[in-house]
Amino acid sequence: MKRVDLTPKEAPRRDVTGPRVAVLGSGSWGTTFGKVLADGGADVMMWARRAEQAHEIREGKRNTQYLPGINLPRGLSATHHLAEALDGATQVYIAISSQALRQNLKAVRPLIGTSDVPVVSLMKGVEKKTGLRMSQVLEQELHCDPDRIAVASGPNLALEIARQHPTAAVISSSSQETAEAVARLARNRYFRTFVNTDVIGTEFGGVLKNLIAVAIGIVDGVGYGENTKASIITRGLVEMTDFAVAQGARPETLQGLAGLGDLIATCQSPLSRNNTAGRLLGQGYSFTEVVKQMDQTAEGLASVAPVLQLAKAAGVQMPIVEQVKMVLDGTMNPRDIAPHLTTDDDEPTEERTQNGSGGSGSAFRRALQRAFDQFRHGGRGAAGDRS
Ligand SMILES: NC(=O)c1ccc[n+]([C@@H]2O[C@H](COP(=O)([O-])OP(=O)(O)OC[C@H]3O[C@@H](n4cnc5c(N)ncnc54)[C@H](O)[C@@H]3O)[C@@H](O)[C@H]2O)c1
Ligand SMILES: O=P(O)(O)OC[C@H](O)CO
Repeated sequence: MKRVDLTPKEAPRRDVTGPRVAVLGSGSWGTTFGKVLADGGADVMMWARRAEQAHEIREGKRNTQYLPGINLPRGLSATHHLAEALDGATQVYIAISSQALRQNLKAVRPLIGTSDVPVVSLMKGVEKKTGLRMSQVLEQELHCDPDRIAVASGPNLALEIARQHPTAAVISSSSQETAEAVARLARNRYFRTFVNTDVIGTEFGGVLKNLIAVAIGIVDGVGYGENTKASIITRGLVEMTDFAVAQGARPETLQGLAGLGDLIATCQSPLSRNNTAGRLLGQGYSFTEVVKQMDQTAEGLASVAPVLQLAKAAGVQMPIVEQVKMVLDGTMNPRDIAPHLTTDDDEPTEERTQNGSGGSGSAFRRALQRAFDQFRHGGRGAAGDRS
């Protein structure tokens, strides 16, 4: 990437010899991921929106607002100048709230131009006004080949990773080469990355588990116990799989780290912001009050409506996510949340645990149709993801 002259410059870090990478966004996940990369040997330059935050990371090796008690490595520095962050970067990672991505990319685009460096989304939301996944927003705004884009996902609660608890994640790109190049840098002794080429499944896994985690939080807030939560997690995974497969994902991706793995972590942990937001709703706070109380990003709150719109268009039923929306809208008492919507005249229904096994399997039929279409079009799906 083109080098730019900027002042003031920080002193060269002579002891860091690894490849230069940029991480845009210095919240809890951006900073943690920067630490992961630096601990793996990379020379990391973070971009922070606020000058004082960049200063604290650069000079104090701390980010007290987002990662209290965590010492950041020497190989990680920060600036609040976007051009300086991107200067010389061989890979670019982005971790800002999903609804702010598009507007920020407008400033990024002229700085990275036509370079072919991989751009990696660390985000787990969909854009509210378009329903697009973050990799799709990247593709649109950076006008770049999807093979250059990767996404990272998995059971990745930032604070645990910042504390160096052993963790696994998936790096996904339509290009195996890009996924591997990113996975090689984004790993260290406590953070292990696997790769796949199912971008749709990997991204939607991260988006959808947030919605189920809000439901679990509601259950916790109301005071229901483990049976309710286990029922919602299990049925939630079926909903996630139905939805993702209907959008073009491979069902097995939802059984992996980016699906089931992340669902377990997010639903179990009080560290999860989505879980926390749900708990407040379950305790009787309104949506507006919850938003006021949250000082970090809970992506699930903004993703509910666009996900339900996509589900409706694809003919997929998502009863748990529907109930989350009703609680958010204030049209359902949190105490009425249940593993599925029931009515008095409901007939007993077969338990369908795998996408396409049992039931009418409309999502499965669409997946087969897509596989057939991909075969006819030489292995590439309509959205450009290779399976
Ligand atoms: N924290 C985690 O454990 C975790 C783990 C995996 C993925 N993620 C995902 O990473 C993304 C970022 O989450 P986070 O945890 O870092 O959130 P956070 O709330 O800790 O930080 C959000 C970051 O986005 C920036 N931001 C917000 N609005 C902005 C705007 N308009 N312009 C520029 N920057 C803006 C903030 O300054 C901050 O740096 C989310 O999509 C989240 O789902 C988070
Ligand atoms: O804190 P949450 O709810 O955004 O979840 C964080 C991560 O996505 C967990 O993998």
